[in-house]
Amino acid sequence: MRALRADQLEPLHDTAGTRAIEQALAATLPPHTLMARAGEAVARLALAWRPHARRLWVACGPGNNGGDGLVAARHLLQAAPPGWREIVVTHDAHLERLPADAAWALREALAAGVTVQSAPPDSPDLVIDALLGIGARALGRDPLAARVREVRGQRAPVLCVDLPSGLNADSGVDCAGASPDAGPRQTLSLLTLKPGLFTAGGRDAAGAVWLHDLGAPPDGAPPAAWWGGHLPSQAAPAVGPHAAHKGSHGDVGVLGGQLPGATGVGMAGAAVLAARAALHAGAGRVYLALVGNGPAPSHDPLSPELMHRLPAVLLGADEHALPVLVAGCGGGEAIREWMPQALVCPRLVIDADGLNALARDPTLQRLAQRRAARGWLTVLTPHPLEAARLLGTSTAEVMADRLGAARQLTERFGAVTVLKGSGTVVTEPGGAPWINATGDARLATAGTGDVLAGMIGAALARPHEHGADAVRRAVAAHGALADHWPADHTLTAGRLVRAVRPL
Ligand SMILES: NC(=O)C1=CN([C@@H]2O[C@H](COP(=O)(O)OP(=O)(O)OC[C@H]3O[C@@H](n4cnc5c(N)ncnc54)[C@H](O)[C@@H]3O)[C@@H](O)[C@H]2O)[C@@H](O)CC1
Repeated sequence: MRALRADQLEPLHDTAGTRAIEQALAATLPPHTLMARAGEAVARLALAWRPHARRLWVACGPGNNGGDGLVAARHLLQAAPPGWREIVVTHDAHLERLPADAAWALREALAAGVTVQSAPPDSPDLVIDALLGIGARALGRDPLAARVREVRGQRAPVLCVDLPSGLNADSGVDCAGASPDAGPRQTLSLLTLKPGLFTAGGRDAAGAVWLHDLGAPPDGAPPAAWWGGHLPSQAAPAVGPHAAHKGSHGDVGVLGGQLPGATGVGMAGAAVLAARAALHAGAGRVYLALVGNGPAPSHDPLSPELMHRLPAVLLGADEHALPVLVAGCGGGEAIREWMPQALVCPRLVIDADGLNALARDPTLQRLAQRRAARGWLTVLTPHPLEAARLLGTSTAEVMADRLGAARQLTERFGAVTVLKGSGTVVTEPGGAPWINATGDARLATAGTGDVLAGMIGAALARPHEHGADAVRRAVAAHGALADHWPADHTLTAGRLVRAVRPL
């Protein structure tokens, strides 16, 4: 059993893959072995987390997740002198319909002196959520659904068995919804790690995640997705050869912002943030072109090393064309006219207004779709609404299947997709999705996406860099900035960009 670490890459298995691993493993073992191991591990983690808890509520459901809870209840009862610990077990189940493993767990628990009660205790010190695991369907209005919501709203610490009840293991859609008053959470994922723990509602519902593989071989089935890893090393980055020059670190162009011009709406800051982020992340030379009408600034006083260009000059196609372009951090409608030229850049990151232009214009979409066949790399960085526009669907549908939505965008455009949000998903052609392990709600503020786009640009500009790996590294490093943010400082995009380190 181990706690997960964001810097370690972990395979994720969806419900179908987990069930296949479970069946193959169970066939090699005496009956009930997996449940015995699972319940014992739950009890061990509960005692390690809350050793002094005296009043425990073990909330068991109708399936094998409930069976795990019953085994845990037996171990918890046996782990203390008689009377020292109060274990209240509730069991919301039709006993005649219990699966075989759960029926065995109930018999063993009753034989050991566990009693099943109809109501939970007042003010428990610890709750064990064993109501629903990977067999959960959408919650209705039945008594079990009410029980799930009761557990999920607890102020007491809750240890979730395998999954928080009501959380979809594959998508992270959380039927029960996180309660603002809820106390601390930990989840012991059994056999495999499930994608739903790490994206959409999963991170809020699950809290810290642990894994017990129940003895399954690590390569039991191909993973449905990956989580974590890809963080830049904490060590100072190598300086590179003495003979390096500014061109050795890669050039990045940033096209976007918007000069106020006739509309009176300026968004120059978005492109400036992206350009500064690219500089701080290690790009050698960063060129910035603001679109729209109006007098263009000649330089950025806070980053005088940024080189301002007119869009036509930046995108002027010749043999020295820019190797990496970040397009769409701001730009409004005005970016649209420049997108055909942007779409011939060999490594192109399309963000925000660039994505909106793409969503509205079938001609641009065709140009984007042809890029992969020419060996050019495209990176799309939508938030869920931008992804919905590109897919012609709704934000709710994107959120109902974030991995699937990112995969669809990748298939449609032959692009690496970065679907932002809690548990950012990165998909690439031919590879399993990856879910980022870093970042928190502090990043939900204006301009942080521009910083990310600039960091991705800098990562892609490094020579010999595999495109999708560079993207994942930038995404992980961006989230890690928030993870290490000083508690007494508000995270703003301007401060974030100053904290960006070489990738
Ligand atoms: N069989 C085994 O030996 C093992 C089982 N394990 C545990 O078993 C779990 C999977 O067990 P199950 O397949 O029985 O699934 P669950 O225990 O997650 O739930 C299935 C039961 O819940 C009911 N149900 C689901 N959603 C409902 C809803 N919204 N409203 C009302 N009733 C609902 C179903 O009708 C069924 O009775 C795993 O998550 C894990 O905790 C693991 O410990 C691995 C070993």
